[in-house]
Amino acid sequence: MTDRIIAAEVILTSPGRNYVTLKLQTADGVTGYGDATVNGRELAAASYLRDHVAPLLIGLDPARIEDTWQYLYRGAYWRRGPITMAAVSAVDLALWDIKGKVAGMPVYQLLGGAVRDRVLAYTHASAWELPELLDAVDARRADGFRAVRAQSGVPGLETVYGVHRDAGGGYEPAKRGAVPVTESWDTDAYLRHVPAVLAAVREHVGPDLALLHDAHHRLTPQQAARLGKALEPADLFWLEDVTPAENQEALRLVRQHTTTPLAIGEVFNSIFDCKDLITEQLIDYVRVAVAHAGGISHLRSIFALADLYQVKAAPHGPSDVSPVSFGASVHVGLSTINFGIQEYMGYDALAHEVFPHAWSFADGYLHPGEAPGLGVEVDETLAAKFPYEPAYLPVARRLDGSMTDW
Ligand SMILES: O=C(O)[C@@H](O)[C@H](O)[C@H](O)CO
Ligand SMILES: [Mg+2]
Repeated sequence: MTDRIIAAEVILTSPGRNYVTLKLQTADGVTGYGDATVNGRELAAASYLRDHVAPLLIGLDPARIEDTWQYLYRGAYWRRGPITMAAVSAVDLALWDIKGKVAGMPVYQLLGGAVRDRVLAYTHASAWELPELLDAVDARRADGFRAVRAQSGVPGLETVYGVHRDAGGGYEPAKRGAVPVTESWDTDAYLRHVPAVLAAVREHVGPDLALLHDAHHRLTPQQAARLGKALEPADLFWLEDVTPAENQEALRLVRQHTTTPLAIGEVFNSIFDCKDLITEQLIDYVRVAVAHAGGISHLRSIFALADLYQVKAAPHGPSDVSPVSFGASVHVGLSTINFGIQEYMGYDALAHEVFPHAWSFADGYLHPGEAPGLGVEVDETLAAKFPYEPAYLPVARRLDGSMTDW
C-alpha cells in the first residue's frame, strides 16, 4: 500500500522567464515536480492547478498514475485545451517523479529502460544578415551540436519570427510587459528570400550538419508546398510548422508536392490534434511537448501511434518549457524507439540554478541522468526571489494591418 498525497502546491517563478511548477508531497515525505508552463498564459494554468486540481489530489494514491490521468481528463468534462492539458501534464509528471523516487530509479527505467545511449539534440542559430547567421551556426557547432535550426532576417521587413535584429545569435520571443509586442509580416518577401539563405547555410556547413528551419504557422498550403520544394536542395532535417495545423487536411496538398521532411505539433495538446497527420503520414516528426500534451503518459500514446506510421517523436523544447518537463522529455527520448530529435533551446543561467537537474548535454546529445525520478529539483528559496512578471509572445499583422499568425 503506497502512501497518499498530502500536499499540492503551485510554484510560480521567473528566473529569466516565467515557469509554473506543481509540487506534490506524499505522507512519507516524497516530493514530485511537474511543469504546467503555458507561455503567456501562466496564471491561467496556475489557477487551474491551484483552484481546480490541487484539492482533488489530496488523499489520492500517487502510485495510480493512469487512473489519476483519466480522473482529471474525463472528470473535467470540458476536456482537452492547452490549459487543461498543461495541468494534467503537470500532475502526470509529478506522479512519475514520485514513482521513480519511491522505486529508486530514473523514470526512463520505469518506461522500459534505455533503447539508445543518448538523445540527439538540436538548437537554434539566428541572425538578421547571412554572414552573422553563418557565424552563429558555426558557434553552435563549436558547442557540440550536430543539428541546428537556422533563421534569418528578410529584406524589407522590420521583424521576422525567430530572429532579433541585434541579438548576436540568441533569440527569446516572449517579452516582459503588460501587452504583447505587435510585429509585421509579409509572406511573399519571406518566400523570395529564405531558400537562398538556407542554400548558403548548407554550402557553408557542408553535408553533415543537420539543418532545420521553422516557418512558424505562416503559410498557406500552396505556399508551403512551394517552399518545401524550393528547400529540397538544402537537404533539411525538417521544415517546421509550415501551415497552421488546426486544418490537418491542408498537409495533404503540401505532402504531394515535396519530399522535404515536415515537423508539426508544438501547439497540440492531445492525440486528437495529430491523429490524421500521423495516420495519413502527412508529417515525419510530431512535436508534442511533455508539458502541453498530457505528460509522459499521453505522449507515450501519441508516440506509439506515430511508430505504426514511421513518424518520429521530436518534442518541443523551447526555453518556455521548464527544466522539469525538459528532463521528462529526455527520459521519454531515451526510452522511445521512434524518437527522432529533442529541441534544446537552452536556459538562462538562473533557470539552471532554480531547477538543479541531473539531465546533461554533451557532444550534441542529451542524457536524463541516473537520479531517481525525473532528476530535477526546485530551489524554492531562490525561486521566491524571482516573482512572476507578465510577459507575452508577440502578435503579428500583415503589411495592410490585418492580423495573421505569429
Ligand atoms: O520551435 C520553437 O521552439 C518555437 O516555435 C517556439 O516554440 C516559439 O517561438 C514559442 O516560444
Ligand atoms: Mg517551432
